[in-house]
Amino acid sequence: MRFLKGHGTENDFVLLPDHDGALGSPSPDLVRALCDRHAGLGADGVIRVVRTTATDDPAAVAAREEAEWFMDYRNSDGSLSEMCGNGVRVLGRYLVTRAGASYDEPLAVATRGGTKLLRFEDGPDGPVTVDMGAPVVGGSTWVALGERRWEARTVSMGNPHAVAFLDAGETLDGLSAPGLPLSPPAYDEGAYPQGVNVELVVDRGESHVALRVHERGSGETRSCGTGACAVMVAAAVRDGRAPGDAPAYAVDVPGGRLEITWVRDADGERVLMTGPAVLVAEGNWLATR
Ligand SMILES: N[C@@H](CCC[C@H](N)C(=O)O)C(=O)O
Repeated sequence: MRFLKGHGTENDFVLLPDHDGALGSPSPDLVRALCDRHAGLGADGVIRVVRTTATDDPAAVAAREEAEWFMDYRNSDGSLSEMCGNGVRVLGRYLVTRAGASYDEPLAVATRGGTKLLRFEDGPDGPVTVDMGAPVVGGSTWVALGERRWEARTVSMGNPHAVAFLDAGETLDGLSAPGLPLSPPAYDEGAYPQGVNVELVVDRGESHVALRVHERGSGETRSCGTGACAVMVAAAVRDGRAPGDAPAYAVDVPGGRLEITWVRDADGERVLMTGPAVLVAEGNWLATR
């Protein structure tokens, strides 16, 4: 089975090219084996790249008129998610550099969270801007790590996020023992029966924030594109800004930086995220699972 490995701000993925659907949906066992960092390739998630006409996933079927390609995304524990903001840039990089898609016009990619438009800023190898669509800003909730509990803001980017701003004096490094990942945060399970991605945020300056993220289905990762968008929106709301009058925010993640804007124009309200996408390897998966 052919695979590629890539990352966006070090949120890493195994890509399975399955253009005509011959491979079919990877089983949860196969996804866990591919993502295993000791016995497999190691990744935060798996992306099957399939034409919308070659899968019966309802989201792909519904998008056939507007998108040739579907991002079939799974977390490293084998669970499905609606959207992956870093993953869709990496998938776009694959399509324009390895699968003949055009990079001089917007590229539509269908996801379970709606069709996303990708723009390639400086040719096929430059930064990628994704139109992430309109966020849904929800109410107040809470998240906790051990004894520490924060108020948080619910934001949906197609997938669910709970965004908490740390208090003055608290640091991202202080959230775990040195060198260790975040423990799974507690959250309101009644509010998020399917689980939630949790972002913990500090300010770095004017329109500049930094985060650590604990992803549903993958644990702590080095970046989360939808999470960075949710954080930007929550920060803009906190800062008294509305779509269309918010500046671009720099969102630092452990694996790099994403630039995010919340715009409102003739095409409506939406979040634009710009960041890198890198393919690092290609090969054949030999294990039987
Ligand atoms: N890392 C992704 C988000 C992947 C899905 C998430 N874990 C979920 O279950 O919703 C991103 O870059 O957005």
